[in-house]
Amino acid sequence: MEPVLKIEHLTKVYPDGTVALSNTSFDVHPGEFVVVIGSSGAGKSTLLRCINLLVEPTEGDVIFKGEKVNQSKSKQVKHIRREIGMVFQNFNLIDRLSVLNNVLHGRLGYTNTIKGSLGIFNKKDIKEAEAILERVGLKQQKYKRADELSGGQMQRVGISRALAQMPRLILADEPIASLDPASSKNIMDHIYNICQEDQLTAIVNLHQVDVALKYATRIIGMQHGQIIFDGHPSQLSDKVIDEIYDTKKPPLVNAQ
Ligand SMILES: Nc1ncnc2c1ncn2[C@@H]1O[C@H](COP(=O)(O)OP(=O)(O)OP(=O)(O)O)[C@@H](O)[C@H]1O
Repeated sequence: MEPVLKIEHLTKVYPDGTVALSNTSFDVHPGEFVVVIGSSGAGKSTLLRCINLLVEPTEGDVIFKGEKVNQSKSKQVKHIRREIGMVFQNFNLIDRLSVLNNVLHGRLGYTNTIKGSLGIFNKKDIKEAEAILERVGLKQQKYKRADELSGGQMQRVGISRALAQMPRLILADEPIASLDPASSKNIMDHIYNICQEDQLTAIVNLHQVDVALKYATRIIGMQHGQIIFDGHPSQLSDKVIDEIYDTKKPPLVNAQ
């Protein structure tokens, strides 16, 4: 099967000289649930941000469905980006907008720019957004302002907005870092189950090794901008964990 995503010799050097990613290469195949682990500053966020061009790589290529994302013209970038849904640690919702309108923002890549900026969406988009909210158990909250929700509910809106894009690939950057253990489990269950049901591919950055082991079909371990482990969760030995975190005590949360 052709990879859905190819990362080739990706390097990111920030303007201050920080080398966040160094000559990183790997392929992701359809249906994989890849969890990227590594200590703070390892380059996990930079990697995801390079994939959807929130950050411009210094060298190397990101190839999504056979197209070089980083060398595409702006119109193609819009088309590529709408198939890559992003879930953020701090949710990135628009507080003053309703839950439904936040989800509809996921349709902007498919909407005429003027209508989108005025918040005018067609009936089909609204029905689709409502169906997604029902899936994550938020249909009753659709007219609430986003800032009236709990953290776990906000993240379910973040997931719904990503799904409204009709993505092929979900990128989640520490989606549970701001949540309590019960909400964390709920959010990881939603992301994992939706990816299974819709046959989506996912790359999820996590700090918690036990959560990674529970959900991942493949784990990538990063250190200092480089991949130092790439394999099945069963291959992630204590020794490898020590190497990735440069410690004998990896961070844990309770993820029954
Ligand atoms: N805009 C920026 N300018 C300069 N350096 C940056 C910038 N963003 C990130 N960095 C640096 O790049 C390196 C990798 O950061 P990144 O956020 O990708 O790591 P991370 O593994 O996601 O860390 P965390 O788990 O803390 O989010 C770090 O040294 C960080 O300080």
